[in-house]
Amino acid sequence: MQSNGGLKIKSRISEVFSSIQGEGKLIGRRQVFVRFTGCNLNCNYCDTSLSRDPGYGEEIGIDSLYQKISELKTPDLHSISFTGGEPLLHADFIKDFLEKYPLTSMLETNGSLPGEMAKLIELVDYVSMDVKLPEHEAVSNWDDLLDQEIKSIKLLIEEGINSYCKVVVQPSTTTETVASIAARIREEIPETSQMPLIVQPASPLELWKGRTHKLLEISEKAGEHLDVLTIPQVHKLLNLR
Ligand SMILES: C[S@@+](CC[C@H](N)C(=O)[O-])C[C@H]1O[C@@H](n2cnc3c(N)ncnc32)[C@H](O)[C@@H]1O
Ligand SMILES: Nc1nc2[nH]cc(C(=O)O)c2c(=O)[nH]1
Ligand code: SF4
Ligand SMILES: [Mg+2]
Repeated sequence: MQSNGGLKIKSRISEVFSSIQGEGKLIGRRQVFVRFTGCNLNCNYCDTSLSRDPGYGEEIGIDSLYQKISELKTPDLHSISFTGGEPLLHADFIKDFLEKYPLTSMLETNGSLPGEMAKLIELVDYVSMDVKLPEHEAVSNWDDLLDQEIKSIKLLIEEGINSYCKVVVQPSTTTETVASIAARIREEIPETSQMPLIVQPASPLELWKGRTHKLLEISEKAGEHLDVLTIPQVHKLLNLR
């Protein structure tokens, strides 16, 4: 039974491609990426501006998406990564897809829509949840965005989803801002719970020439609260898509 009363819904998808996961804790895993169109945030560092245009890409149904994924299957395939743009804007489509095609999957999300994430919580296997900083100018009301992200983090922990947070930092990032967000996450989640924090240097990495000491500083301060890993976007170093 499809989640929308059986209507065959379609979603606008900007690209479906095979690559090696270049970010976060699944780095190195072969994935088929499904990049949805449209985003509800406007991060000033976003390297995927095309996909944020709501008209970009093509409208396809779950069966043709499965066909596209099948054509990209390789012996080393680990999972499907639903990304974007913002994939949670397409939660009903992803739910229908995974109910019909229960593939191992990962959600790469900005965590701003906990209600939409709840629709997928029984279906996805991994979640990478971005935490945005005020300096990213992603939204006008950053406090509310952080509240929504915290709700999403709590949901992930309650449901025992294999997940982590990710924060993009720039040489100009204030270390204290990252540390205070790490402290907020720590105090909001149950004492016994872990929620790793991936510190991801903004690309292009040339930005960091002579300034990588900042990454050590951020790691130390955020490390006072959460389990921190500092990892750049490896696919860009390897010139992979
Ligand atoms: C393009 S976003 C799409 C998924 C979701 N909207 C999000 O923000 O997580 C995928 C990932 O790319 C990261 N990203 C985008 N532009 C980046 C940049 N210039 N440098 C480093 N990471 C970047 C985002 O932080 C996010 O973790
Ligand atoms: N190789 C590769 N790894 C990625 N990890 C997250 C990506 C994204 O744009 O969501 C991405 C991407 O675009 N390419
Ligand atoms: S939420 Fe993700 S896709 Fe949207 S602008 Fe920010 S980084 Fe880009
Ligand atoms: Mg990308």
